[in-house]
Amino acid sequence: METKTPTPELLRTNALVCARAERALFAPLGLALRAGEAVWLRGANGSGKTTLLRTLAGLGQPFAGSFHCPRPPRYLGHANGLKDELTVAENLRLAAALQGQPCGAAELKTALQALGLGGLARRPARQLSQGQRRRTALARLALPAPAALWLLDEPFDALDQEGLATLRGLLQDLLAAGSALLFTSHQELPGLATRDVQLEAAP
Ligand SMILES: Nc1ncnc2c1ncn2[C@@H]1O[C@H](COP(=O)(O)OP(=O)(O)OP(=O)(O)O)[C@@H](O)[C@H]1O
Repeated sequence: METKTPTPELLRTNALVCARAERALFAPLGLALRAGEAVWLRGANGSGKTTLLRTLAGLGQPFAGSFHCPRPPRYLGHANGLKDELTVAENLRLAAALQGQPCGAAELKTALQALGLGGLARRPARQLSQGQRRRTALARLALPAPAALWLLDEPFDALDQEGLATLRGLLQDLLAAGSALLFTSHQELPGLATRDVQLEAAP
């Protein structure tokens, strides 16, 4: 009889609570995410979605409870995290190096082209429009890297219809290759199958 290998779990939270200024932001959260899954993290404004993603990325400590990621997650924050003095290509090389996955010229070209940035490779980030900055940040999704949990804060912001279609393709490729996504968004991305998880107010 054929035995199916279980899909690896990339995140498990156990009664996890995050806080700001010693105030619990949401009720204890139990969440498990497996490879190939996309979870849309929902909650009212100020409910702690960004704080949760940052905590899972290692940029803050849980207030209560715990979580486990068997592989280091990757975080793409709302603020893009670009270095203004570096060019688009340099920003991507830096991101790849920080992910422990230096990329060669061919991989860099692929990532740039995937986001329509081929003509902007040598432009300093400070000279980019908001949409171009977002696409440069999102090009990290197209860099070579092992499958992992991606933590994405408002990834669909500042993108036109073409950008959204490109991003949908990239995300679908990542899921097919065994990554998982936990993202916040104010809008749905049609064509991306997601499971919703709601942050409930702290008791
Ligand atoms: N640096 C900070 N210091 C203190 N409090 C903060 C800080 N950043 C955010 N907060 C507060 O923490 C709470 C949660 O903020 P967070 O950004 O995590 O929520 P969110 O669900 O992502 O909100 P939104 O949907 O509006 O982006 C809010 O009440 C916010 O005012």
